[in-house]
Amino acid sequence: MAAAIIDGKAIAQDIRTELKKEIEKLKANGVTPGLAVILVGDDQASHTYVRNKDKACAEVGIHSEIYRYPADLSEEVLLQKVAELNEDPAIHGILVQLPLPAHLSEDKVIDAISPEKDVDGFHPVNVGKMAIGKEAFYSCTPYGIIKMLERENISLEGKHVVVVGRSNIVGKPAALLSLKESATVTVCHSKTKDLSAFTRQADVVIAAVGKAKFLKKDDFKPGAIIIDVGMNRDENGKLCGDVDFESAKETAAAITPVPGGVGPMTITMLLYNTVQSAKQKAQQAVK
Ligand SMILES: Nc1nc(=O)c2c([nH]1)NC[C@@H]1CN(c3ccc(C(=O)N[C@@H](CCC(=O)O)C(=O)O)cc3)C=[N+]21
Repeated sequence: MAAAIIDGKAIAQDIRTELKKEIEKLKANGVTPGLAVILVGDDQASHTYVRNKDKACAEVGIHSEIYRYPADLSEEVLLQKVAELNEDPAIHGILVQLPLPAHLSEDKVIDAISPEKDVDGFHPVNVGKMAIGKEAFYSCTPYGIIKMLERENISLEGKHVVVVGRSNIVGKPAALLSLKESATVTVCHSKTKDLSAFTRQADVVIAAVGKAKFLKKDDFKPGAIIIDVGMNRDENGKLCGDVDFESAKETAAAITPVPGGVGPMTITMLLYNTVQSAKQKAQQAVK
């Protein structure tokens, strides 16, 4: 049987509609959620992503500020900007678009963001809280996957989730959040031997490899749920995921497309985290 195609774009839109209502309430109480985005250099894809984030903010009523800097920006000026935004009461979320030019330390910059405004969920304090199952800002892509499955009524409890990829922003947090949902979790990566022996056992595969159409139909168990985090270009320059969608959809139970799957959820969770941050701020003001 052909797979159900999980419509991430529609789920993302539903959540954005809910957020818009919440934001109206916050505004009526005198709080406008604010997001600051810092973009260094002229990477085309980064500029496109940042524009999309800006548009999404406007759509739901989040105040957004974008700071664009040339590629030769000094670390000192960047850290100074972060410090300023940490203190800015109109800003509830700070995002420094990655990757940064090589001369800037991503670790240093992420460490400089106040954990209370780290809506990307990249700061070690937020990662640590997530690892011990506490509330925190969770990395937007894996959190978006969890929310998407929740909306599709797919429970991870007792399921074998195989995560392919171990990056700090997708693979690792996807594994931790799956564990928090009571899945049995396996993490595979570039040094894994006989990868498909693992993916073929999976009830759910989360593919975050970064290689176009890397996983194919035979790498999955029939009836598996396939979550494709990839953002690649195929041989014709067309956007595609890490999974060969056309073949895999023949035997999967459910699969996310690229585009229109995980990507729109990522931006939605950024909006969501920003609203949570503003709500926390509003509550603190009442106390
Ligand atoms: N500090 C930081 N935080 C990030 O969250 C972050 C980042 N840096 N650097 C780059 C990656 C990439 N990323 C995407 C978000 C949405 C789509 C997305 O919406 N994709 C659409 C397609 C967009 C298109 O057509 O190009 C989709 O899948 O349907 C893609 C990629 C966030 N990132």
